[in-house]
Amino acid sequence: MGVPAASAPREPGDRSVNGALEDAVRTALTRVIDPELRKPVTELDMIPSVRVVDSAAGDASPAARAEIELRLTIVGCPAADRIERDVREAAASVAGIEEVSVDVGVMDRATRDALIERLRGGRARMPFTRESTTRVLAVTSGKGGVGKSTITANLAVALAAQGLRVGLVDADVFGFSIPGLLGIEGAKPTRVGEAIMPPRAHDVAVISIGMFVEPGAAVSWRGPMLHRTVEQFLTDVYFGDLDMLILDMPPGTGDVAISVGQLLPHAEVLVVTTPQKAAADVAERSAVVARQTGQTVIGVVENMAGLAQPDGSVLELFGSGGGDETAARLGVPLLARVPLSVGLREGGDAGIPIVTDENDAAGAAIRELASAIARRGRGLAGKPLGVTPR
Ligand SMILES: Nc1ncnc2c1ncn2[C@@H]1O[C@H](COP(=O)(O)OP(=O)(O)OP(=O)(O)O)[C@@H](O)[C@H]1O
Repeated sequence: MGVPAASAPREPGDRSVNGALEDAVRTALTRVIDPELRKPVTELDMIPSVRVVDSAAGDASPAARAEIELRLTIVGCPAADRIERDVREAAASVAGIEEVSVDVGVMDRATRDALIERLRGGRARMPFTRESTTRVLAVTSGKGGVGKSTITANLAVALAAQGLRVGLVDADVFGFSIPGLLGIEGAKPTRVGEAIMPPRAHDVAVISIGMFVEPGAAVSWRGPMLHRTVEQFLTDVYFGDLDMLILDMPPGTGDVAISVGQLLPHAEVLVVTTPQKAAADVAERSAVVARQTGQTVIGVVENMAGLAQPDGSVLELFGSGGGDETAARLGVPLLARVPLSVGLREGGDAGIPIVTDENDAAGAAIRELASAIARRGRGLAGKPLGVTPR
């Protein structure tokens, strides 16, 4: 459809020109993406009306003003300013539109509920089923402090940097550290009706128990409560369409590991361990629990491996061989050896994942790990084989 040039003479009240401009504005608005729902505002029932009117009636060549109704999903939507600005800019970019006015309001409850229902696609409540196309990767370790959360956060960012749509669940309920590692400590999810919108960091959608408890508070829940929380993270958090959902598991073989095993028996599991051979025992145990629930252990990451010294020697602070030992016991490949790195630790403390730094050896190792995992594809993990037993 042709759009009149800005300079074309217009008759006051010329509906055909204004109608064409309205269509052009609507088309321009399809480029405005809601940062939380990750879809165009035009597909989210957020633009109930677009009108183009003559702003100066009676003038020989009146200016065209776009009057746009914008309905946000909730009161106090954190992305409100950004969405309004993007709507204004998109409308103003249409040739022939000289003024833009945006009437900002909030959609009514029925519209919002219908929207959430539609976004969920009428799917079963739990979207990450065996049949979904999202790969689920649980990162586990035998004991605490081996760098599991650091590896998980960096891995998620590396996969997102490779173009994958990534969600990250911090299921390490007692030692949640993912928000800090990704620089979003204090970020709160937004509630839209019954759905919870996860904050985003470094292009990863993140949910953590740390976002629901008061700063400094400890989580001292027992099994059923933990199970409900993990279940709620998987059902009520709106991640949108994901290529990969990554879970930072608590270390060891506790209640959460069992819950995740029950809820996501088709998940792939990555085991993080250190170079200490003595740690192979506990690392192996965490994988055994995963296997008991049907999950597939895809490999081992050895973290805190040798640190290259300026003189060319390698400082093996935690010994060597632990990764190979664990991988051999589990009969899976050692997918990465991530060296000790001051940058990795500093990046974690500062909330800036080192994985985006081209010069850090640990970052490079995690980028390669991400590529290996992405290349692996979903494989047959959890997919129905379509074989009918005779
Ligand atoms: N390769 C590494 N080089 C240097 N420091 C590291 C490395 N990996 C992790 N660290 C540091 O080790 C500490 C423990 O890491 P992290 O919190 O990721 O461990 P974790 O296994 O997730 O622990 P937990 O499960 O108990 O929460 C952090 O201070 C982190 O910065």
